[in-house]
Amino acid sequence: MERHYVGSEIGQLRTVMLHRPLLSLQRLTPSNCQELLFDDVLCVERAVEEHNQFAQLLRDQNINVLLLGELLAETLQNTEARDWLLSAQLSDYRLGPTLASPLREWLADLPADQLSRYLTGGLTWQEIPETLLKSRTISPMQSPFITRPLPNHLFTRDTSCWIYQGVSINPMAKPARQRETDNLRAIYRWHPLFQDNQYINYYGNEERRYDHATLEGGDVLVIGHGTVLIGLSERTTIQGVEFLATSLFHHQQANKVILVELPKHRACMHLDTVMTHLDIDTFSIYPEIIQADMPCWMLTPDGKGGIKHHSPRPLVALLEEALAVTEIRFITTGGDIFESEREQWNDANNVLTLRPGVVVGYDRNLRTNEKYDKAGIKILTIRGDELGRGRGGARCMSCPLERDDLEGVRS
Ligand SMILES: NC(=O)NCCC[C@H](N)C(=O)O
Repeated sequence: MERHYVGSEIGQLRTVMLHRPLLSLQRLTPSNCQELLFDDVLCVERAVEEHNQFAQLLRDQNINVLLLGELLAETLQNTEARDWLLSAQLSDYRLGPTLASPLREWLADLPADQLSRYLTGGLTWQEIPETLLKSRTISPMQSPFITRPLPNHLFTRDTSCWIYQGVSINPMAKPARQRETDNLRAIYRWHPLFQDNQYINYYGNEERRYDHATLEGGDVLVIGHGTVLIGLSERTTIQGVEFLATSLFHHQQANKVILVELPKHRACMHLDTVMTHLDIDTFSIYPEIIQADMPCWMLTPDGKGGIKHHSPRPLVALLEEALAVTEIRFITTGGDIFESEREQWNDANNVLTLRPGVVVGYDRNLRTNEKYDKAGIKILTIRGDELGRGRGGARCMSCPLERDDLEGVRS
């Protein structure tokens, strides 16, 4: 039986969820890409090739790769899941009852893989039968889309994140990503892979307005030994973190949450764009944003079902204590100030660790990759000239479902 458990950032990676994008990227244009959180349009064929190369590299390392689109199609075989998801994504309130109801009926009859494509890639007015439009006198065609594409499903890291024995299905901060959460809720509720499993759902699976209590997986680093490192970023708020921390403590899955305050801007939208864990005592950091002595907060259980906020202490001290190591090594982004700013923007810090000291990253980040190499970190490179335009690297594009803890990992 599959065991979904993520015990660390650096233990052997065993199962990971990726999303191979196609339709959503075909629909990215200069007029909509910024709103959809991409900095440019992509050469789709090359982006798909790059993604295939990434997935193949992981498979070659004996890592089990699950694809979100396939999981969603399998989930949609279940009528209850299909009805729930169609109501969530195409509600009467979104489209008006006259159109919404016949549209949902038409979609419900489609083959599951086609429906999965529309629910991730978006649905246009041109794709639906004309008879459906006749039911309504005025058609709301200001945009080509009935539902907009979700190109950021590519970054599976963010929408749901596994922390020890459970998962948080994240309420996303930006409107362009909020419908992703419904797709993930359906997968975790109805896909057979998650049915027989005992796993905890920490946060985000309720049908409510989460308001400011947003949280994204790129801000969550499961550094091990019951500690979670979380970035307070453009996307993850203290409100969201308080809910997650309370749940982690309640389920006895963590006993410490360390908080890193980040500037609220796009270049460092999540903690993992400026900091990742490479080996037991080694992190990559972008020094413009992360410094060893920066004061960080800590949350622990208060013994009464709530959380206790501690006074700030230097990041390095908190990490050394949490990881039980005498000295943390920080590998800073490579090159001069111009090169390092460019390489950070192109996700040099955002690498995916496969096992202690072995990471995957984009080949274009020459200066930083050289530094990893010199520091004894093995970097397996992939091309990412197209994928990187979405502003995410190998860590962002992967959601680990099964990874070893720090047991047996030595400094
Ligand atoms: N963990 C990450 O940093 N994910 C990258 C997300 C990029 C995406 N275009 C976004 O703006 O949400």
